[in-house]
Amino acid sequence: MDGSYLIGGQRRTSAQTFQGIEAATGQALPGDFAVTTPEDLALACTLAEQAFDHFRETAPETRATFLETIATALEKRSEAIVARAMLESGLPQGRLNGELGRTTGQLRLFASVVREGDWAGVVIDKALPERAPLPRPDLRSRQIPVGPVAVFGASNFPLAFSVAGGDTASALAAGCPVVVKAHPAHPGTSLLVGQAIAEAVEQCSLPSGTFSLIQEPGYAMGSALVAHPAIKAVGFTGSRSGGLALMAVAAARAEPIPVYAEMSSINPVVLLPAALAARAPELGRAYVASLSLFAGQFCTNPGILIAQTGPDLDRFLAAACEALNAVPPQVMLTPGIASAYDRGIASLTENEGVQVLAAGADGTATCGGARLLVTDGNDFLADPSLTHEVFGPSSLIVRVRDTAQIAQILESLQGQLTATLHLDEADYPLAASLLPILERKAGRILANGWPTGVEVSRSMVHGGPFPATSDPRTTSVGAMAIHRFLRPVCYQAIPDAILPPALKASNPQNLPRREFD
Ligand SMILES: NC(=O)C1=CN([C@@H]2O[C@H](COP(=O)(O)OP(=O)(O)OC[C@H]3O[C@@H](n4cnc5c(N)ncnc54)[C@H](OP(=O)(O)O)[C@@H]3O)[C@@H](O)[C@H]2O)C=CC1
Ligand SMILES: O=C(O)CCC(=O)C(=O)O
Repeated sequence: MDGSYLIGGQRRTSAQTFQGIEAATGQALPGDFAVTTPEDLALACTLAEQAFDHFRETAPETRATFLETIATALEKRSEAIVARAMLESGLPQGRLNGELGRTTGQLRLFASVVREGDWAGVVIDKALPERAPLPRPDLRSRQIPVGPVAVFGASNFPLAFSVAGGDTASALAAGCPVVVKAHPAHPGTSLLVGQAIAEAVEQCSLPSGTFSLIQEPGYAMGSALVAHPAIKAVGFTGSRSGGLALMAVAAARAEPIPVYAEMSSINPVVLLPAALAARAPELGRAYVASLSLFAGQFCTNPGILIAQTGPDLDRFLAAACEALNAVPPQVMLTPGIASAYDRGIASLTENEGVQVLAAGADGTATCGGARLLVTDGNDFLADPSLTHEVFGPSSLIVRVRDTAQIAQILESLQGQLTATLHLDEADYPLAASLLPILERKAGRILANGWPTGVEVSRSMVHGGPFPATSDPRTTSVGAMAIHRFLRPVCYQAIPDAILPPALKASNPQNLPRREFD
């Protein structure tokens, strides 16, 4: 495999190289990947800055076609991309085929969003020259892109949250050039995907700096990317420590910039009494299916489940334990993530307030063994360490003494991506009393479902208060993600002849507008 990185569409190499690692064996895969040099990183940022003014004023139709061209270029390479991603991530073919479909679907969704034009947010206050005591000038505003964006690919979604994933799609849709820092867990997949984007840039005759891909197994290039003055915003999915480190770099710049980091979440699931009584065994099996899906490597993994002690919970636990005992060890994304999972489980099992309820077969250096743990409401409330995310196929059940303690537990939690209630009609009054707490805590509230598997749609919110994300006002999945890479500008009394097309009286781009007399 050609181990170059991509700077403004050009393949570049350097003297220093690294190799991809096969997730299943922990062994190096054939092929050397060049580590991006500081000079090439700076060139990528400069080219992105130079591309910005042209790219941001491309007509919506041009950007929509560009996003669709990327999707087609990915489909053309789908076999190679999926084959390489299987080796590098250990994820199975069916999952990666689905993830590729989600990635191309996401690009096409943003193409529709760009064509529809609501994102441009055009608002016009017409001039009121006769107004007394003071006339009002013509005022018109629109959203413009923030500038070049740095995107950090995530290890756990090597396609949908990586080089051509949601952050890249939404930034390009907004009109921001993108420099991606590839995740070193899948350098070959990243390069194949990057080549598809670079091909689309060329096919659509866009400036070469519209997209670059840098590679490095380490922190230096990622930090330098965030620190580069040309970069105006950052998209990140990964660990809390990584997100916090990049937020610190962004805040220390001469010009601080926003970092949209999706980090840790334990996604509480609450079983309300009537639902638990009605279908305890089914819920137990579905819970284990969700927590162990693809080795539990989802930021939406149901990390804690809260339910009231009693015979119904016992029936739930019996079914959940039976299901969990049968979960085989699964290959994890990297040996580092497998050992972090082991450490997380060790710290829980050493905790006096926690017992292991069920265990699949033990893991290995590359595989995670499933675990189900249990604690009581009082122990949970007394020990904040029990709220830490353990990334992998495990979950902690919190047995509460009464329904009042459910509210207490939920109040004690930090920000979450999701919160789930399992409920029947008899549970509605209790559920309604919990809803305001969940709204304060989470970006998405579910009833009678499981949080893993996010729909990419218009209304989706994949976000939430810290530490789920660094900025609760936005989403990293779905059409609304475009807004994180836009900012408003108001034009006061600017002559029509020099207004941008989006604001001209003739509305040549046919954008939706809100006009006020
Ligand atoms: N909540 C979620 O969605 C996810 C959480 N995780 C958690 O993260 C752990 C590690 O997984 P991983 O995917 O490697 O996530 P990381 O956060 O460690 O890495 C993500 C990316 O950020 C870079 N990075 C991390 N820390 C820094 C830093 N201090 N300065 C500059 N760049 C940095 C990494 O660089 P490089 O790797 O090149 O060193 C990588 O490119 C998992 O065990 C899990 O706990 C992981 C995936 C998703
Ligand atoms: O559950 C999903 O589909 C998305 C999860 C996610 O965003 C993540 O694990 O990083």
